[in-house]
Amino acid sequence: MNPLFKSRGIIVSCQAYPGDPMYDESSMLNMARAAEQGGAIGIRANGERDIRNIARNVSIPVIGLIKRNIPGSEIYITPAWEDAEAIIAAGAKIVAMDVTMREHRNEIVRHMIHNIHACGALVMADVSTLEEGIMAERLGADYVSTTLSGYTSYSLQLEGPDIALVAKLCKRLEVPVIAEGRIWTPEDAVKALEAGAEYVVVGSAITRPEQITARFAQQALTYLMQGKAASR
Ligand SMILES: CC(=O)N[C@H](C=O)[C@@H](O)[C@H](O)[C@H](O)COP(=O)(O)O
Repeated sequence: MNPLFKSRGIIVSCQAYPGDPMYDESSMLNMARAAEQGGAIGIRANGERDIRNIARNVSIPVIGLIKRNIPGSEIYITPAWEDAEAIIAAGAKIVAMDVTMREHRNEIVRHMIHNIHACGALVMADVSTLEEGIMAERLGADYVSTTLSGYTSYSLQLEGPDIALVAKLCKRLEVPVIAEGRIWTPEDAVKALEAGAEYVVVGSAITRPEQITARFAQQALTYLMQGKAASR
């Protein structure tokens, strides 16, 4: 087990974007504080401002990423070394980065991982398939996460979490596997742990109230429409 985290368990992804109601100085910090109070063993955060605020104010490890679009590239999670450098300077102990095979970036990724390690930080590789997980481990990643399953054109497009990918990665890899993406319920999280995940990242289900509300509203609307149809 990796000594950074105190045990296996839940990591809460606290992310909001410009334009979101929760995108201000304090909302994601308060989300992270609440997550720690609730028993999370780590936080995943996006952007220098939130990483810095959270790393200074919680005592559990922070996984940092910078989402940024580079013209002509599909890679948007920590695409370059300068992003990783900023993440580490902001206080993250782990850098999350895209390690998919969408573009021929092995040398860039190898170089980024080398430099991140040289700074004393660790790497969480966000992948979408088993092959990418194997490659990420070969390139030196310290953790492999299913974050991007369903978000590359060639990966499985599931409505729920990709538990089968978690199981396959756990069978093949030495490094800890993290389940991430569309974990909506505590039962989903337990399934991921049963499949062998060391850690489970939960994002939207905890920290995106607009999405949580939309799910309630949608289900209520469906029910009400069915009710109307039945009573006609
Ligand atoms: C695909 C992508 O860009 N995922 C991002 C990665 O940092 C976040 O937008 C997700 O919220 C995070 O992965 C947690 O997933 P979920 O919100 O489904 O629990």
